[in-house]
Amino acid sequence: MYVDLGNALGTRPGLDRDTLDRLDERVADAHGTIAAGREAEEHGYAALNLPETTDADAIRSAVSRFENPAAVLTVGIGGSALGAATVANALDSEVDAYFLDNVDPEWVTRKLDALPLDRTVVNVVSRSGTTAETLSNFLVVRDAMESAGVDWTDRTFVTTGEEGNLRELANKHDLPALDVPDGVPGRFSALSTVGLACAAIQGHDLDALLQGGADAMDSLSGSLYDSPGYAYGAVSYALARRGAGVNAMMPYAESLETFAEWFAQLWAESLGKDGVGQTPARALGATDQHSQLQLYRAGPNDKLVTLVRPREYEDRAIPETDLDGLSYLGGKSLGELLDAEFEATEASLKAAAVPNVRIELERVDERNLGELLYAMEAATVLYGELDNVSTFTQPAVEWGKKAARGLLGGGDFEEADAVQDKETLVVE
Ligand SMILES: O=P(O)(O)OC[C@H]1O[C@H](O)[C@H](O)[C@@H](O)[C@@H]1O
Repeated sequence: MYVDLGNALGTRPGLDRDTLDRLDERVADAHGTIAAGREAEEHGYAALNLPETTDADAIRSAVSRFENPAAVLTVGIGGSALGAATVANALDSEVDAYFLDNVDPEWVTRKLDALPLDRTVVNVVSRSGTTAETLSNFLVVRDAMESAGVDWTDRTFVTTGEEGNLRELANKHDLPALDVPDGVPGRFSALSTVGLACAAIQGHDLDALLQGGADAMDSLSGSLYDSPGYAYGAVSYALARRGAGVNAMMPYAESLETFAEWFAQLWAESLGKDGVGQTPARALGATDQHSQLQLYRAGPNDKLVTLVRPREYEDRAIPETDLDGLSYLGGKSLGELLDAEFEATEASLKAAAVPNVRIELERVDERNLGELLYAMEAATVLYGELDNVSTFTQPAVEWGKKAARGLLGGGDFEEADAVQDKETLVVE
Protein backbone atom coordinates (compact mmCIF):
# COMPACT_ATOMS: atom_id res chain seq x y z
CA MET A 1 0.00 0.00 0.00
CA TYR A 2 1.26 3.45 -0.89
CA VAL A 3 0.27 6.75 0.68
CA ASP A 4 1.33 9.91 -1.14
CA LEU A 5 1.14 12.96 1.12
CA GLY A 6 2.57 15.41 -1.44
CA ASN A 7 -0.73 17.13 -2.20
CA ALA A 8 -1.51 17.58 1.49
CA LEU A 9 1.39 20.01 1.80
CA GLY A 10 1.34 23.65 0.78
CA THR A 11 -2.43 23.73 0.55
CA ARG A 12 -4.89 26.18 2.08
CA PRO A 13 -4.93 24.76 5.63
CA GLY A 14 -1.18 25.37 5.59
CA LEU A 15 0.61 22.14 6.36
CA ASP A 16 4.29 21.93 5.47
CA ARG A 17 7.11 19.45 5.75
CA ASP A 18 8.63 21.13 8.84
CA THR A 19 5.33 20.90 10.67
CA LEU A 20 5.11 17.23 9.78
CA ASP A 21 8.65 16.64 11.01
CA ARG A 22 7.75 18.27 14.33
CA LEU A 23 4.57 16.20 14.51
CA ASP A 24 6.68 13.09 14.00
CA GLU A 25 8.07 13.55 17.52
CA ARG A 26 4.55 13.28 18.88
CA VAL A 27 3.96 10.25 16.65
CA ALA A 28 6.87 8.55 18.42
CA ASP A 29 5.20 9.12 21.82
CA ALA A 30 1.81 8.03 20.54
CA HIS A 31 3.34 4.91 19.06
CA GLY A 32 4.82 4.12 22.48
CA THR A 33 1.37 4.31 24.05
CA ILE A 34 -0.14 2.17 21.28
CA ALA A 35 2.61 -0.44 21.51
CA ALA A 36 2.19 -0.65 25.31
CA GLY A 37 -1.60 -0.98 24.93
CA ARG A 38 -1.16 -3.77 22.40
CA GLU A 39 1.33 -5.56 24.60
CA ALA A 40 -1.08 -5.44 27.56
CA GLU A 41 -4.01 -6.34 25.24
CA GLU A 42 -5.92 -3.33 26.55
CA HIS A 43 -9.43 -2.65 25.28
CA GLY A 44 -9.23 -1.28 21.76
CA TYR A 45 -5.47 -1.57 21.32
CA ALA A 46 -5.96 -5.36 21.25
CA ALA A 47 -7.61 -4.89 17.84
CA LEU A 48 -4.22 -4.04 16.38
CA ASN A 49 -3.06 -7.57 17.31
CA LEU A 50 -5.77 -9.33 15.30
CA PRO A 51 -3.56 -10.38 12.38
CA GLU A 52 -1.70 -12.53 14.93
CA THR A 53 -4.52 -13.54 17.26
CA THR A 54 -7.30 -14.45 14.81
CA ASP A 55 -7.58 -18.21 14.30
CA ALA A 56 -8.48 -18.63 10.60
CA ASP A 57 -8.68 -22.42 10.94
CA ALA A 58 -11.31 -22.13 13.68
CA ILE A 59 -13.41 -19.85 11.49
CA ARG A 60 -13.11 -22.12 8.44
CA SER A 61 -13.94 -25.19 10.48
CA ALA A 62 -16.97 -23.51 12.14
CA VAL A 63 -18.54 -22.71 8.77
CA SER A 64 -17.53 -25.90 6.99
CA ARG A 65 -20.84 -27.59 7.92
CA PHE A 66 -22.64 -25.40 5.38
CA GLU A 67 -22.18 -27.18 2.08
CA ASN A 68 -22.69 -25.41 -1.25
CA PRO A 69 -24.66 -22.40 -0.03
CA ALA A 70 -26.07 -20.12 -2.72
CA ALA A 71 -25.95 -17.09 -0.42
CA VAL A 72 -24.88 -15.81 2.96
CA LEU A 73 -27.08 -13.32 4.75
CA THR A 74 -25.27 -11.35 7.45
CA VAL A 75 -27.62 -9.91 10.06
CA GLY A 76 -25.74 -7.23 12.01
CA ILE A 77 -25.25 -3.47 12.13
CA GLY A 78 -22.35 -1.01 12.28
CA GLY A 79 -19.11 -2.76 13.10
CA SER A 80 -20.87 -6.10 13.02
CA ALA A 81 -21.72 -5.74 9.33
CA LEU A 82 -19.48 -3.19 7.61
CA GLY A 83 -16.17 -5.09 7.75
CA ALA A 84 -17.76 -8.21 6.28
CA ALA A 85 -19.60 -6.10 3.70
CA THR A 86 -16.39 -4.32 2.67
CA VAL A 87 -14.69 -7.63 1.92
CA ALA A 88 -17.79 -9.17 0.32
CA ASN A 89 -18.39 -6.22 -1.98
CA ALA A 90 -14.73 -5.93 -2.95
CA LEU A 91 -14.18 -9.54 -4.02
CA ASP A 92 -15.95 -11.91 -6.41
CA SER A 93 -17.51 -15.10 -5.12
CA GLU A 94 -19.96 -17.71 -6.32
CA VAL A 95 -21.72 -17.37 -2.97
CA ASP A 96 -23.73 -14.15 -2.97
CA ALA A 97 -23.51 -11.97 0.15
CA TYR A 98 -26.46 -10.00 1.49
CA PHE A 99 -26.64 -7.76 4.53
CA LEU A 100 -29.53 -6.85 6.80
CA ASP A 101 -28.11 -3.83 8.61
CA ASN A 102 -31.24 -1.75 8.77
CA VAL A 103 -34.80 -2.26 9.96
CA ASP A 104 -36.62 -0.49 7.17
CA PRO A 105 -39.52 -2.96 6.88
CA GLU A 106 -40.13 -2.66 3.14
CA TRP A 107 -36.45 -3.10 2.35
CA VAL A 108 -36.17 -6.11 4.69
CA THR A 109 -39.19 -7.75 3.06
CA ARG A 110 -37.81 -7.18 -0.43
CA LYS A 111 -34.46 -8.67 0.52
CA LEU A 112 -36.01 -11.74 2.12
CA ASP A 113 -38.33 -12.28 -0.84
CA ALA A 114 -35.33 -12.28 -3.18
CA LEU A 115 -33.32 -14.86 -1.22
CA PRO A 116 -33.31 -18.64 -1.76
CA LEU A 117 -33.84 -19.25 1.99
CA ASP A 118 -33.32 -23.01 1.75
CA ARG A 119 -29.80 -22.43 0.36
CA THR A 120 -28.84 -19.39 2.44
CA VAL A 121 -26.56 -19.35 5.46
CA VAL A 122 -27.73 -16.82 8.05
CA ASN A 123 -24.75 -15.23 9.80
CA VAL A 124 -26.03 -13.34 12.86
CA VAL A 125 -23.40 -11.00 14.32
CA SER A 126 -23.58 -8.84 17.41
CA ARG A 127 -20.76 -8.16 19.80
CA SER A 128 -23.10 -7.19 22.64
CA GLY A 129 -25.76 -9.71 21.63
CA THR A 130 -28.41 -7.16 22.54
CA THR A 131 -28.65 -4.71 19.61
CA ALA A 132 -32.36 -4.22 18.90
CA GLU A 133 -32.05 -3.90 15.11
CA THR A 134 -30.00 -7.08 14.76
CA LEU A 135 -32.10 -9.18 17.11
CA SER A 136 -35.36 -7.96 15.55
CA ASN A 137 -34.14 -8.67 12.04
CA PHE A 138 -33.02 -12.11 13.09
CA LEU A 139 -36.46 -12.89 14.54
CA VAL A 140 -37.98 -11.78 11.23
CA VAL A 141 -35.58 -13.95 9.20
CA ARG A 142 -36.23 -16.93 11.44
CA ASP A 143 -39.96 -16.49 10.99
CA ALA A 144 -39.56 -16.19 7.20
CA MET A 145 -37.58 -19.43 7.16
CA GLU A 146 -40.18 -21.25 9.24
CA SER A 147 -42.91 -20.01 6.90
CA ALA A 148 -40.91 -21.30 3.93
CA GLY A 149 -40.56 -24.72 5.59
CA VAL A 150 -36.80 -24.28 6.15
CA ASP A 151 -35.23 -25.50 9.40
CA TRP A 152 -33.53 -22.25 10.50
CA THR A 153 -31.44 -24.03 13.13
CA ASP A 154 -29.68 -25.89 10.31
CA ARG A 155 -28.83 -22.73 8.44
CA THR A 156 -27.96 -20.24 11.20
CA PHE A 157 -24.56 -19.33 12.48
CA VAL A 158 -23.85 -16.87 15.30
CA THR A 159 -20.89 -14.63 16.17
CA THR A 160 -21.24 -12.89 19.53
CA GLY A 161 -19.77 -12.19 22.96
CA GLU A 162 -19.92 -14.51 25.96
CA GLU A 163 -23.16 -13.05 27.24
CA GLY A 164 -26.28 -11.40 25.87
CA ASN A 165 -29.51 -12.47 24.22
CA LEU A 166 -27.83 -13.79 21.11
CA ARG A 167 -25.52 -16.06 23.10
CA GLU A 168 -28.53 -17.32 25.06
CA LEU A 169 -30.36 -18.04 21.83
CA ALA A 170 -27.36 -19.89 20.38
CA ASN A 171 -27.07 -22.01 23.51
CA LYS A 172 -30.79 -22.75 23.65
CA HIS A 173 -30.93 -23.97 20.03
CA ASP A 174 -27.47 -25.46 19.93
CA LEU A 175 -26.44 -23.18 17.08
CA PRO A 176 -22.84 -23.13 15.89
CA ALA A 177 -21.19 -20.03 17.35
CA LEU A 178 -17.91 -18.15 17.21
CA ASP A 179 -16.72 -15.74 19.90
CA VAL A 180 -16.06 -12.07 19.36
CA PRO A 181 -12.50 -11.55 20.64
CA ASP A 182 -12.02 -9.67 23.91
CA GLY A 183 -10.91 -6.08 23.78
CA VAL A 184 -11.93 -5.51 20.15
CA PRO A 185 -14.58 -2.82 19.55
CA GLY A 186 -16.98 -3.67 16.72
CA ARG A 187 -15.67 -1.07 14.29
CA PHE A 188 -12.14 -2.51 14.67
CA SER A 189 -13.22 -6.13 14.24
CA ALA A 190 -13.07 -6.63 10.45
CA LEU A 191 -10.05 -8.94 10.76
CA SER A 192 -11.64 -11.10 13.46
CA THR A 193 -14.42 -13.70 13.57
CA VAL A 194 -16.83 -10.76 13.14
CA GLY A 195 -15.63 -9.80 9.66
CA LEU A 196 -14.18 -13.08 8.50
CA ALA A 197 -16.97 -15.65 8.97
CA CYS A 198 -18.84 -14.23 5.98
CA ALA A 199 -15.60 -14.20 3.97
CA ALA A 200 -15.00 -17.85 4.87
CA ILE A 201 -18.51 -18.84 3.75
CA GLN A 202 -17.83 -17.03 0.46
CA GLY A 203 -14.60 -19.02 0.03
CA HIS A 204 -12.21 -16.07 0.33
CA ASP A 205 -8.61 -16.53 1.43
CA LEU A 206 -8.59 -15.65 5.16
CA ASP A 207 -4.86 -16.26 5.46
CA ALA A 208 -4.16 -13.66 2.79
CA LEU A 209 -6.49 -11.14 4.48
CA LEU A 210 -4.65 -11.65 7.76
CA GLN A 211 -1.26 -11.57 6.03
CA GLY A 212 -2.10 -8.16 4.57
CA GLY A 213 -3.05 -6.97 8.04
CA ALA A 214 0.19 -8.41 9.44
CA ASP A 215 2.24 -6.57 6.82
CA ALA A 216 0.62 -3.27 7.82
CA MET A 217 1.12 -4.17 11.48
CA ASP A 218 4.83 -4.83 10.92
CA SER A 219 5.25 -1.36 9.43
CA LEU A 220 4.17 0.41 12.65
CA SER A 221 7.10 2.25 14.18
CA GLY A 222 7.83 5.49 15.99
CA SER A 223 7.80 7.50 12.76
CA LEU A 224 4.98 8.42 10.43
CA TYR A 225 7.41 8.12 7.52
CA ASP A 226 7.73 4.34 8.04
CA SER A 227 4.08 3.40 8.07
CA PRO A 228 1.37 4.24 5.51
CA GLY A 229 -1.31 3.93 8.21
CA TYR A 230 0.40 6.26 10.65
CA ALA A 231 1.27 8.66 7.82
CA TYR A 232 -2.39 8.92 6.88
CA GLY A 233 -3.55 9.29 10.50
CA ALA A 234 -0.97 11.96 11.34
CA VAL A 235 -1.64 14.07 8.24
CA SER A 236 -5.42 13.82 8.67
CA TYR A 237 -5.08 14.94 12.28
CA ALA A 238 -2.78 17.85 11.38
CA LEU A 239 -5.13 19.01 8.63
CA ALA A 240 -8.19 18.70 10.88
CA ARG A 241 -6.44 20.87 13.47
CA ARG A 242 -5.91 23.47 10.73
CA GLY A 243 -9.53 23.52 9.71
CA ALA A 244 -10.07 20.49 7.46
CA GLY A 245 -13.08 19.30 9.44
CA VAL A 246 -14.32 17.07 6.62
CA ASN A 247 -12.60 14.02 5.14
CA ALA A 248 -14.06 12.96 1.82
CA MET A 249 -13.15 9.33 1.22
CA MET A 250 -13.27 8.79 -2.53
CA PRO A 251 -12.27 5.39 -3.89
CA TYR A 252 -11.92 5.09 -7.67
CA ALA A 253 -13.21 1.52 -7.78
CA GLU A 254 -16.79 0.32 -7.43
CA SER A 255 -15.42 -2.66 -5.49
CA LEU A 256 -14.22 -0.25 -2.76
CA GLU A 257 -17.43 1.73 -2.36
CA THR A 258 -18.36 -0.12 0.85
CA PHE A 259 -14.84 0.49 2.15
CA ALA A 260 -15.76 4.20 2.32
CA GLU A 261 -18.81 3.26 4.41
CA TRP A 262 -16.72 1.13 6.75
CA PHE A 263 -14.18 3.97 7.04
CA ALA A 264 -16.95 6.44 7.87
CA GLN A 265 -18.01 4.48 10.95
CA LEU A 266 -14.43 3.90 12.06
CA TRP A 267 -13.45 7.56 11.71
CA ALA A 268 -16.66 9.16 13.00
CA GLU A 269 -17.38 6.91 15.97
CA SER A 270 -13.76 6.75 17.10
CA LEU A 271 -12.69 10.36 16.70
CA GLY A 272 -15.85 12.43 17.14
CA LYS A 273 -15.50 13.29 20.84
CA ASP A 274 -15.23 16.33 23.11
CA GLY A 275 -15.92 18.82 20.34
CA VAL A 276 -13.24 17.51 17.98
CA GLY A 277 -13.16 15.04 15.09
CA GLN A 278 -13.25 15.02 11.31
CA THR A 279 -16.53 14.37 9.52
CA PRO A 280 -16.19 11.55 7.00
CA ALA A 281 -17.96 12.07 3.69
CA ARG A 282 -18.49 9.18 1.29
CA ALA A 283 -17.82 9.65 -2.39
CA LEU A 284 -17.07 7.45 -5.38
CA GLY A 285 -14.82 8.22 -8.34
CA ALA A 286 -15.44 8.89 -11.13
CA THR A 287 -19.20 9.16 -10.47
CA ASP A 288 -18.96 11.90 -7.84
CA GLN A 289 -16.64 14.00 -9.96
CA HIS A 290 -19.89 14.92 -11.64
CA SER A 291 -21.59 15.97 -8.41
CA GLN A 292 -19.69 16.51 -5.15
CA LEU A 293 -16.37 17.60 -6.66
CA GLN A 294 -17.70 21.09 -7.32
CA LEU A 295 -18.11 21.56 -3.55
CA TYR A 296 -14.82 19.90 -2.67
CA ARG A 297 -12.86 22.20 -4.97
CA ALA A 298 -14.75 25.46 -4.65
CA GLY A 299 -16.78 25.22 -1.43
CA PRO A 300 -15.67 26.04 2.12
CA ASN A 301 -11.99 25.57 2.86
CA ASP A 302 -12.64 22.74 5.32
CA LYS A 303 -11.82 19.51 3.49
CA LEU A 304 -9.28 16.79 3.03
CA VAL A 305 -10.03 14.58 0.02
CA THR A 306 -8.70 11.03 0.18
CA LEU A 307 -8.36 9.41 -3.25
CA VAL A 308 -7.99 5.62 -3.28
CA ARG A 309 -7.32 3.36 -6.25
CA PRO A 310 -5.88 -0.02 -7.19
CA ARG A 311 -2.83 0.06 -9.49
CA GLU A 312 -3.80 -3.13 -11.30
CA TYR A 313 -7.23 -4.26 -12.44
CA GLU A 314 -8.89 -6.21 -15.22
CA ASP A 315 -9.31 -3.65 -17.97
CA ARG A 316 -11.78 -3.32 -20.81
CA ALA A 317 -11.18 -1.64 -24.16
CA ILE A 318 -13.28 1.25 -25.40
CA PRO A 319 -14.36 0.31 -28.93
CA GLU A 320 -13.16 2.46 -31.85
CA THR A 321 -15.71 4.83 -33.33
CA ASP A 322 -15.92 6.85 -36.52
CA LEU A 323 -17.23 9.91 -34.66
CA ASP A 324 -14.53 12.59 -34.91
CA GLY A 325 -15.36 14.14 -31.56
CA LEU A 326 -14.77 10.82 -29.80
CA SER A 327 -11.66 9.76 -31.70
CA TYR A 328 -9.45 10.54 -28.67
CA LEU A 329 -11.12 7.63 -26.86
CA GLY A 330 -10.47 5.11 -29.63
CA GLY A 331 -7.84 2.55 -28.69
CA LYS A 332 -8.04 3.59 -25.03
CA SER A 333 -9.58 1.55 -22.21
CA LEU A 334 -12.09 2.24 -19.46
CA GLY A 335 -9.22 1.85 -16.99
CA GLU A 336 -7.15 4.49 -18.75
CA LEU A 337 -10.13 6.81 -18.67
CA LEU A 338 -10.69 6.18 -14.96
CA ASP A 339 -6.99 6.72 -14.21
CA ALA A 340 -6.98 9.96 -16.19
CA GLU A 341 -10.04 11.11 -14.22
CA PHE A 342 -8.31 10.23 -10.94
CA GLU A 343 -5.19 12.19 -11.82
CA ALA A 344 -7.21 15.11 -13.19
CA THR A 345 -9.20 15.31 -9.94
CA GLU A 346 -6.04 15.20 -7.88
CA ALA A 347 -4.48 17.99 -9.93
CA SER A 348 -7.65 20.03 -9.92
CA LEU A 349 -7.84 19.90 -6.13
CA LYS A 350 -4.17 20.76 -5.79
CA ALA A 351 -4.58 23.70 -8.18
CA ALA A 352 -7.30 25.03 -5.88
CA ALA A 353 -5.05 24.37 -2.82
CA VAL A 354 -7.45 21.73 -1.45
CA PRO A 355 -5.40 19.13 0.46
CA ASN A 356 -5.66 15.61 -0.87
CA VAL A 357 -3.94 12.32 -0.15
CA ARG A 358 -3.46 9.49 -2.62
CA ILE A 359 -3.74 5.91 -1.37
CA GLU A 360 -2.90 3.14 -3.81
CA LEU A 361 -3.24 -0.62 -3.45
CA GLU A 362 -1.44 -3.00 -5.74
CA ARG A 363 -4.80 -4.55 -6.66
CA VAL A 364 -8.09 -5.34 -4.93
CA ASP A 365 -7.49 -8.80 -3.48
CA GLU A 366 -7.49 -10.36 -0.03
CA ARG A 367 -3.93 -9.40 0.90
CA ASN A 368 -4.23 -5.79 -0.17
CA LEU A 369 -7.64 -5.41 1.46
CA GLY A 370 -6.31 -6.78 4.75
CA GLU A 371 -3.47 -4.27 4.57
CA LEU A 372 -5.81 -1.38 3.78
CA LEU A 373 -8.24 -2.20 6.60
CA TYR A 374 -5.48 -2.58 9.16
CA ALA A 375 -3.68 0.58 8.01
CA MET A 376 -6.87 2.63 8.38
CA GLU A 377 -7.44 1.22 11.86
CA ALA A 378 -3.87 2.14 12.81
CA ALA A 379 -4.44 5.60 11.33
CA THR A 380 -7.54 5.99 13.49
CA VAL A 381 -5.83 4.88 16.69
CA LEU A 382 -2.87 7.19 16.06
CA TYR A 383 -5.16 10.14 15.28
CA GLY A 384 -7.06 9.44 18.53
CA GLU A 385 -3.79 9.50 20.51
CA LEU A 386 -2.65 12.75 18.88
CA ASP A 387 -6.02 14.39 19.52
CA ASN A 388 -6.23 12.94 23.03
CA VAL A 389 -9.70 11.40 22.67
CA SER A 390 -11.03 8.09 23.95
CA THR A 391 -10.94 6.36 20.57
CA PHE A 392 -12.64 3.16 21.68
CA THR A 393 -15.85 4.49 23.26
CA GLN A 394 -19.09 5.76 21.69
CA PRO A 395 -21.24 7.34 24.43
CA ALA A 396 -23.17 9.52 22.00
CA VAL A 397 -24.35 6.48 20.05
CA GLU A 398 -25.36 4.74 23.25
CA TRP A 399 -27.54 7.70 24.25
CA GLY A 400 -29.74 7.14 21.18
CA LYS A 401 -29.84 3.37 21.70
CA LYS A 402 -31.16 3.84 25.25
CA ALA A 403 -33.72 6.41 24.17
CA ALA A 404 -35.10 4.10 21.45
CA ARG A 405 -35.20 1.16 23.83
CA GLY A 406 -37.00 3.22 26.46
CA LEU A 407 -39.60 4.30 23.90
CA LEU A 408 -40.35 0.66 23.10
CA GLY A 409 -40.83 -0.15 26.80
CA GLY A 410 -37.51 -1.98 27.06
CA GLY A 411 -36.43 -0.25 30.28
CA ASP A 412 -36.58 2.92 32.29
CA PHE A 413 -34.12 5.25 30.53
CA GLU A 414 -34.09 8.99 31.19
CA GLU A 415 -32.97 9.44 27.56
CA ALA A 416 -36.46 8.34 26.51
CA ASP A 417 -38.01 11.15 28.58
CA ALA A 418 -36.00 13.65 26.55
CA VAL A 419 -37.72 12.34 23.41
CA GLN A 420 -41.11 13.11 24.94
CA ASP A 421 -39.93 16.69 25.63
CA LYS A 422 -39.62 17.41 21.92
CA GLU A 423 -40.91 20.79 20.81
CA THR A 424 -42.69 20.93 17.48
CA LEU A 425 -42.89 23.65 14.86
CA VAL A 426 -44.85 22.09 12.04
CA VAL A 427 -45.34 23.67 8.66
CA GLU A 428 -47.79 21.92 6.32
O1 LIG B 1 -22.14 -5.67 17.53
P1 LIG B 1 -23.23 -4.98 18.26
O2 LIG B 1 -23.07 -5.08 19.75
O3 LIG B 1 -24.58 -5.46 17.81
O4 LIG B 1 -23.13 -3.46 17.94
C1 LIG B 1 -23.37 -2.92 16.67
C2 LIG B 1 -23.06 -1.44 16.69
O5 LIG B 1 -23.82 -0.88 17.75
C3 LIG B 1 -23.60 0.47 18.12
O6 LIG B 1 -24.20 1.31 17.20
C4 LIG B 1 -22.17 0.80 18.30
O7 LIG B 1 -21.99 2.16 18.48
C5 LIG B 1 -21.35 0.32 17.10
O8 LIG B 1 -19.99 0.56 17.34
C6 LIG B 1 -21.58 -1.15 16.91
O9 LIG B 1 -20.79 -1.57 15.84
